[in-house]
Amino acid sequence: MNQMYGGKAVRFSKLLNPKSGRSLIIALDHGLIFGNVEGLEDPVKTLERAISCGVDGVLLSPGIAKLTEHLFEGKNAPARILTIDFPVGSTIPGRFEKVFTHRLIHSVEQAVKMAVDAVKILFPWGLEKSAQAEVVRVIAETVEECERWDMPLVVEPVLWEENSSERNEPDLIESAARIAVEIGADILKIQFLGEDRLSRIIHRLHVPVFVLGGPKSDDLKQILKTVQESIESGAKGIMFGRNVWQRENMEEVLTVLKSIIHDGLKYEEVVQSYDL
Ligand SMILES: O=C[C@H](O)COP(=O)(O)O
Repeated sequence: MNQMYGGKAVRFSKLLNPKSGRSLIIALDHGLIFGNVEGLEDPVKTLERAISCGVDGVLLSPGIAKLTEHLFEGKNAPARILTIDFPVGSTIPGRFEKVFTHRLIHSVEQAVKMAVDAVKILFPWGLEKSAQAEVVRVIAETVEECERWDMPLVVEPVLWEENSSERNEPDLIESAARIAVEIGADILKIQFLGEDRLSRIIHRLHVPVFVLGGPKSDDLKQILKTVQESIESGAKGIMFGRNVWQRENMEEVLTVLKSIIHDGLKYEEVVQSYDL
């Protein structure tokens, strides 16, 4: 299930673990939107820790990618996905929660020069007419640029409007995922929407799907169950941030995630082995 070919296919292959064909990707781009974030106060240090644990890929902002290029030399380095947009209006909780639109902050051409393996943009869905038109224009132009440069495009459908509770409406996320693929997304990054729905999305839309983590949960076992169910539903992997680096035992959590994603272990077995 991968319609990419040529340079896109080569780049996309770097995101996947060569043995399992799946992927553990760590998202470290939160500082771009939120500034200082608990657990990610020093993004370079956290990135180094993640790399030393053998993650398959990382999601970075342009500035941190530039600062850390030296960490990605050599054949054993993880892949990089570059976040190239900024959601305007969502930065300070309680003040600017309505996402009016988003802006590109980095070109696809420049991403090629940085030798990253994919670029990622948000797809804010459910906006008022002019904001939605602007978002669709930005995504469509990015699709075209990614075709021009053979760069895989990851699109993340989100429901970030005035009422943040809408963020978890599975029907709307499923529709937005469909629309993202119709516009030209090569890869989707979406919330876990339950096994049945996720499996349906993956099999109907024919693009690789990665599941995001969301805010840190106190229930690690539930998170691990979600990861197992995502993989069993056909997801290529996960792109997790806070549920990894906001935990004191980040290294142990990464080892456990690798067992579930790459070795197909059940979360109950892993939990017993690691006493989590
Ligand atoms: O880019 C950030 C993604 O949403 C993944 O991070 P998260 O697991 O903290 O939600």
